[in-house]
Amino acid sequence: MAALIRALRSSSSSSSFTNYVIRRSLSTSASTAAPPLSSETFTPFVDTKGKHVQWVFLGCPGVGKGTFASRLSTLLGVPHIATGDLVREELSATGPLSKQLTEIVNQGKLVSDEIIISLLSKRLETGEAKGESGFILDGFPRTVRQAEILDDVTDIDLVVNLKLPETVLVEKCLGRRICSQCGKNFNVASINVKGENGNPDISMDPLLPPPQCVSKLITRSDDAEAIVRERLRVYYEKSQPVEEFYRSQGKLMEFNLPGGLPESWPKLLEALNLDEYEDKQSAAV
Ligand SMILES: Nc1ncnc2c1ncn2[C@@H]1O[C@H](COP(=O)(O)OP(=O)(O)O)[C@@H](O)[C@H]1O
Repeated sequence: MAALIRALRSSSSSSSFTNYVIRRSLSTSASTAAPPLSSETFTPFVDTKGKHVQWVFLGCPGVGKGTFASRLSTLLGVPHIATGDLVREELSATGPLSKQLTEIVNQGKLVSDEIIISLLSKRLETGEAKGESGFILDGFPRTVRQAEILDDVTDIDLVVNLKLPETVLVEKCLGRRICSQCGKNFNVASINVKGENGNPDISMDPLLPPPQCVSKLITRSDDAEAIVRERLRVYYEKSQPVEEFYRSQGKLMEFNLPGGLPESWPKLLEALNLDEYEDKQSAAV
């Protein structure tokens, strides 16, 4: 982990990314060929050298990256690192960086690679001090340049690309609520969208908060409709090419969400070959 942090830092320390210094030899694990995604050969949580998963979650705003990544991180015992959360923590501080970031986020634009990598390195450092190993990244990489930087400093085992139709994404963002105390995400939207072009209908029940959270719900300032649409546009322009980056490496697993959390979670576990693992974990508690 220390090597990954050093390499990430050196990648962002130069003002020009074209001459960043990446020392591959410092990376946390030796380079290996892209793992195939078949369930027979794909060992999902810890490899033979005891290395924990290093996964990335991709997907449009509102698709549920945070929800699924967070659940999997609990199941697999690795940290869920969401760069959007790191940015929001920075927004709630005071100072010039916070002001600059607020403006960018509220326009639905992306923060610079330098700032994101600096926030990510700091987060990895804090985690390392606590003995963390492995990760599930959510919201990073979001540009091909970020993906290249990450690729130069460590090996990603798997990239999960979550998908939902655009109408559902917008409704989900508008219905999203966060408990300002416990930080958990909820959704007040009741979604029923007819499937088009042979795709199945999608229904999602609201994910309502428990009574103790009800009076503490807040809406993200960038979940206003115009900003959501701009975030989607920016995703298609800047982040969708990242899907191709990983697809060409054979690391991308596409996952069309069949509905809300109760329908999607077991299907995702199955796709990840983790269903039996979850059964064993629940039996153990
Ligand atoms: N990897 C990143 N690169 C650039 N900007 C980022 C990155 N991750 C998060 N951000 C900024 O933080 C905001 C919120 O991120 P996130 O919570 O992941 O949003 P979303 O719901 O749009 O996926 C983004 O709109 C962007 O401004």
